[in-house]
Amino acid sequence: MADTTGVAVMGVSGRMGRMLTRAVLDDPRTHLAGAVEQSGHDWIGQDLGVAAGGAELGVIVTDDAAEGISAAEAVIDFTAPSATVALARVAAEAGVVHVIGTTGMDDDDIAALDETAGSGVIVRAGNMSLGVNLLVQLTRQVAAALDTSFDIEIVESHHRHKVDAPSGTALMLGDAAADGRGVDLSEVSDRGRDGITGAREEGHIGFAAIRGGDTVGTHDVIFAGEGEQVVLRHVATDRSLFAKGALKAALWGQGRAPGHYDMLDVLGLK
Ligand SMILES: NC(=O)C1=CN([C@@H]2O[C@H](COP(=O)(O)OP(=O)(O)OC[C@H]3O[C@@H](n4cnc5c(N)ncnc54)[C@H](OP(=O)(O)O)[C@@H]3O)[C@@H](O)[C@H]2O)C=CC1
Ligand SMILES: O=C(O)C1=N[C@H](C(=O)O)C[C@H](O)C1
Repeated sequence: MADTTGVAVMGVSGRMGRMLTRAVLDDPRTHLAGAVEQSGHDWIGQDLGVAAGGAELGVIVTDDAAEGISAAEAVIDFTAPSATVALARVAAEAGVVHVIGTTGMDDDDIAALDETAGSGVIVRAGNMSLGVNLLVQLTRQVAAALDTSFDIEIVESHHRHKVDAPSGTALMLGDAAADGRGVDLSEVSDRGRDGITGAREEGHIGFAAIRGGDTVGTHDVIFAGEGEQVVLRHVATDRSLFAKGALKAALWGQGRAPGHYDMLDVLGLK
């Protein structure tokens, strides 16, 4: 046990929380060192394995984040923005690597994480998969190569339960496209078109979100020109992909200097 890295899971009953628990248990380099859920959840105080309908795991679910990560070297957190910002401070104080998959964060949330990263190790990405992070780099390259006669549109599809739009991945791709063009996304972003919008403005980057069924996550970056289109696409077919990426980040973060890292750092794609 002592030779493996202790990983705690935040939001342990969630779609990703369950995937993460499985990934930690299945990986010979890690062991499950804590399980956290939000106050009032009926799993609190129960053994995680039993609460999830299986065999005992010897880890009790707690709503006290400091207690839940006290035996861990990393905590993986796919929850909600306010929970993630609060956990960042607790993890930095405890010297625990904080891997963040949570999306839907606003500028204030990111600024709070940047501040915390002065004293703790944070690895954060709106998508933990190798394929999407490669797509980010390809998007930057294509955007730099094509001029603004090619309209950039980002279309994402997710399951019916997703609460934020555009997805974290779509925003990563939008940032990369803007970066490739040497502009700031916030100045060229078109979100939520509805009604008489007027014609599309040259140089803008558009976003569209589809929600339905059990779609894991599909992202298209469309470069639409006159008479031709370039389309870059990533399709996620299994959510365990994100859990494996997060585990890679948790291991990569061990012994790193304090800072706010992303999956491009982890995957060596920068
Ligand atoms: N970066 C990536 O690669 C990926 C990111 N995501 C992102 O991860 C997040 C979670 O997604 P998903 O698992 O589908 O969502 P779920 O709603 O299934 O899970 C979220 C979990 O977090 C719990 N939670 C909420 N607040 C707190 C808190 N204060 N303390 C502890 N636990 C809390 C929820 O509890 P309760 O049920 O009681 O509300 C729930 O169990 C989303 O932001 C999603 O976009 C998802 C997949 C991949
Ligand atoms: O909520 C999800 O499910 C996903 N969220 C992430 C996002 O917002 O991009 C990553 C992935 O697409 C699945």
